[in-house]
Amino acid sequence: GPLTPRRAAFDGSLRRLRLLAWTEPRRHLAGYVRQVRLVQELKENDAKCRQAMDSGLYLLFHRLAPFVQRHNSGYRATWLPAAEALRVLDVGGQPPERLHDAVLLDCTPDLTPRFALDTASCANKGALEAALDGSFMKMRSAFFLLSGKDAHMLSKGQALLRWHGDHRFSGRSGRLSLRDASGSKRTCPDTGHVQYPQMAPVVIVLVVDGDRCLLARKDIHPPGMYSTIAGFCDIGENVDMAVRREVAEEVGVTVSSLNFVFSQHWPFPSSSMMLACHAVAEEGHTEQISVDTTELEDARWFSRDEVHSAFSRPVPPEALSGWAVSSPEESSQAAPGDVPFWVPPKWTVAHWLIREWIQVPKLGLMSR
Ligand SMILES: NC(=O)C1=CN([C@@H]2O[C@H](COP(=O)(O)OP(=O)(O)OC[C@H]3O[C@@H](n4cnc5c(N)ncnc54)[C@H](OP(=O)(O)O)[C@@H]3O)[C@@H](O)[C@H]2O)C=CC1
Ligand SMILES: [Mg+2]
Repeated sequence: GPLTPRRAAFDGSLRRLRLLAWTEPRRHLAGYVRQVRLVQELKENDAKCRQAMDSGLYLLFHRLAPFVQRHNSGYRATWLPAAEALRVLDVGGQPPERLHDAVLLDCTPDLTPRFALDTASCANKGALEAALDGSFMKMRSAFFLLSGKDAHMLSKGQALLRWHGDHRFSGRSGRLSLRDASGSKRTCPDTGHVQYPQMAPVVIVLVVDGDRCLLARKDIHPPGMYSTIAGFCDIGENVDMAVRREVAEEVGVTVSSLNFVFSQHWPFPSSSMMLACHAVAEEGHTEQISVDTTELEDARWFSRDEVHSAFSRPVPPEALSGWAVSSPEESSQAAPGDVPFWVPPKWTVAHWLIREWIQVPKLGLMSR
């Protein structure tokens, strides 16, 4: 039968989002309105946007790898003033006009516009790193080593820079399209057709059955890590339909009750909007999991106690580097049973879906 959407937990969702630090802390409304209106103006006014670039702050990338610096025991993303970004371009042998290749990200509470700039045109990456006293790190590694707020802005910057790199030509005429100053759209010079940066909607779902939940792993995951079921929405689907289809496709289970929990922008593989839900397995459909082995290596039910103890164990050290792999060949070859079960790291929406279920026992009792 059709799914019964449950009350969306908006208040809870905002609270969790703040915990996740994906969003800036809530500010005085008037200040926030000024901020978003300025960004809107810079998107619409090319001359004003270029002018803003001369006094803005910059996140640098090199071939989509974000620039990071060591900070305490970890790393942090660094916002460079425009003068410093110009110096880097100079070190890389590039003219100052290259600064205008940047894309607009947002503006700070004191109304300083912030941008992301890819220095790919500078061939000598090493010279840039030496001049800046830091390094350009693979996004997958950076994403798990930085603070949540930094990770979100890097994710946004990379997504926007990647989109421009992947959409240089008009789909209508095949001609090179022209970007606006802020990088918020591209226009075909022949047809006037406008393209905007896109995100792919992805559903991600923790399926529960009373006191146990269904988790799965892929062969590219680091050993021992089990995560929630996820999949791209098909065109024309709503969230309920996509959740129901993905769970049926990947593990052969049908779900009958759905609760949207929160969302997250996710930079891999390009730019996804993760729509995170809890769902309840339909009665009589919980015993035989039939795993789609083209997509998953394994899937199984975990008791609340098992999941609880996974949260209290430290993440295995190989785990974070494990997330940095890009192909099954690169990943560790350890058998799934060799490493104790653990859950995805805290910057993932999967982590928060599982944590939420552990912390809110009544979720396991949602009506079928
Ligand atoms: N933040 C988090 O906590 C988590 C995030 N995720 C993310 O969720 C996303 C989806 O999960 P995944 O299981 O891989 O998805 P799916 O179950 O939909 O399967 C992946 C397949 O979908 C196809 N595909 C790739 N891109 C698109 C697209 N834009 N639109 C439609 N189909 C596409 C590809 O097939 P083909 O190659 O045959 O074309 C790909 O192999 C991944 O990007 C993953 O990184 C997943 C788990 C946790
Ligand atoms: Mg999937």
